[in-house]
Amino acid sequence: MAKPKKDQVYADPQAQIDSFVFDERVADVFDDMIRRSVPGYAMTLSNLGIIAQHYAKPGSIIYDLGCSLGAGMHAMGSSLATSGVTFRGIDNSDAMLRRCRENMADISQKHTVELICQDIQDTVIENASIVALNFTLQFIPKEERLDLLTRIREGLLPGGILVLSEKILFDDPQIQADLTTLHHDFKRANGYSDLEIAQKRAAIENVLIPETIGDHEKRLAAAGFSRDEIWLQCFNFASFLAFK
Ligand SMILES: Nc1ncnc2c1ncn2[C@@H]1O[C@H](C[S@+](CC[C@H]([NH3+])C(=O)[O-])CC(=O)[O-])[C@@H](O)[C@H]1O
Ligand SMILES: O=C(O)C(=O)Cc1ccccc1
Repeated sequence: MAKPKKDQVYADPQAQIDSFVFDERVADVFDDMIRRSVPGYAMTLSNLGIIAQHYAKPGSIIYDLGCSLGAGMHAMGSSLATSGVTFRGIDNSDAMLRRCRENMADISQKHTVELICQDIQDTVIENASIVALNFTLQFIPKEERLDLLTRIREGLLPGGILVLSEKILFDDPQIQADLTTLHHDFKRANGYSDLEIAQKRAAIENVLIPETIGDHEKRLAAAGFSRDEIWLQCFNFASFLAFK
């Protein structure tokens, strides 16, 4: 990966705060932004490699829906010694995908890598052993989430899995308040100022729509997944494994 640049997108006190978008400015610093903003992100990535080793099937496709800079595919591709799988990364931000192509150059020597700029709601899911949907369902309108998960379940091979990582909400208002505070403490410990934290919070409001663990589990069952379990949680971020 190219050397990550420091995220200062929300550091300007004079800036007008518009709704968050995955534009050139965000794509340029995204690796730094997500690592300093999402508790457990590095651990999600490193364990994706372990998960890929277990569930990848020769001749199948591994999808990364909302692949951004390709960090998830890169972690999986580096962990898979043998070729024979195709990585298909989807993102609707051209700024992200151009950088993703560069980041995946080494993995492309070993595996087939296809990168497609499209809305993941239009992606045909087929012959899939693994679908990664990491921190991206939260940007899809709530009423369209079930349809996407259903199509993912249908496109998975028998024994296939979905890795779903999301920011989460809590039913209990006190727990919600406390874990939000801890998330902001995490950001502060990673060098973000109170201004940056407040401006980012305003920008993602109504753009990133989190739900509770219960909401996710109900929807995964409604989409036809036979079982699911949280395999990683850190403050208000969790990752589910859902089995076809
Ligand atoms: N409808 C959509 N269709 C396609 N792409 C979309 C859509 N909506 C948003 N995106 C894309 O989904 C990605 C979400 S980031 C994923 C991190 C990555 N998975 C990682 O593990 O590093 C998470 C975050 O920023 O919190 C961005 O690249 C968007 O362009
Ligand atoms: O920064 C936050 O508060 C988040 O919820 C995570 C995030 C990470 C990267 C882009 C948008 C949101």
